[in-house]
Amino acid sequence: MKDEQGRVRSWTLEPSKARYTPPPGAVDAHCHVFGPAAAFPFSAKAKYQPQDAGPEALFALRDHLGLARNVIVQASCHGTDNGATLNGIAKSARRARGVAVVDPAISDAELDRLHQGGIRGVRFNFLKRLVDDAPKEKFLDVARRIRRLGWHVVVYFEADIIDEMRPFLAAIPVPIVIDHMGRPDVAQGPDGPDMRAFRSLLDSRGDLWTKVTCPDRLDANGPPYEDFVAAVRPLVEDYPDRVLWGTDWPHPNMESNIPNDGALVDVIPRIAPTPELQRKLLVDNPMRLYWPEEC
Ligand SMILES: O=C(O)/C=C(\CC(=O)C(=O)O)C(=O)O
Repeated sequence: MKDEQGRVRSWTLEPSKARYTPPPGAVDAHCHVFGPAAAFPFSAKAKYQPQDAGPEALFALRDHLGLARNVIVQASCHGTDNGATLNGIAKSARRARGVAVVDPAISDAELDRLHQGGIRGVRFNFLKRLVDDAPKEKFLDVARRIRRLGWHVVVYFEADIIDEMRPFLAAIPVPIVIDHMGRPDVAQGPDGPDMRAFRSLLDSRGDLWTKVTCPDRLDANGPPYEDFVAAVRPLVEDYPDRVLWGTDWPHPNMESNIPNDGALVDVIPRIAPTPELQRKLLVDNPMRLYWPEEC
């Protein structure tokens, strides 16, 4: 959905109410804000130009879906200027924290400023359609430098480069969160090659977590996302303490296949079928990573 300036809307303005009620304190651990661009312009290197999706809209969605908190992940369209993400956190009344994208040359003083602003991790994005380069040695240096802050790294890559990623991931000295399970082909099922490869990554270190997110991106058949549920539910059952969930709102680059956020919430009890699994996925796990002082 493009406006007259060619800026794209990739989210629905009328998400349904979910049938599923999340437990009190549930965290949307993967979402973004776009702008508002008048205050927080997009990067000159941005690969997409979205319409504004600011914190007010994010928090209205949070309340509509029965969620309590957000983890705002810096989107590539804002480059390494984390102003929009920090603005979202600042407006959240302590109900949001964030993950930044940083220039590897960032100073320690600037990292401290991000920590004060509620940032608790750094994202390394390896998707060629989103970023021009992903310098592994420089990323490793950043990972070493954020250790003193108690942060983790969030890594985004697709299933075809998982083997290339293994030595890099093994060298990271802080906890790791993999976005969207490294984007497996869920049509292969829970025991297909992509899920097997991803499980071997989870088994390679106990502090590697993942987000069981984005049925809309991963399941070509769309709602009710049967393939996604079949492939992901065993992962949630086998790694219950290392999984996170999020909406991925405002669904960057999904303009031709905009998901209904209420339907995404209704996937939760199908991948986490017991109240205990749901509490870990939505509350205990994200709180340990993002609000450890409250645990
Ligand atoms: O955020 C996501 O889940 C996915 C994205 C966008 C993104 O990561 C970014 O812009 O930084 C994608 O696959 O286009």
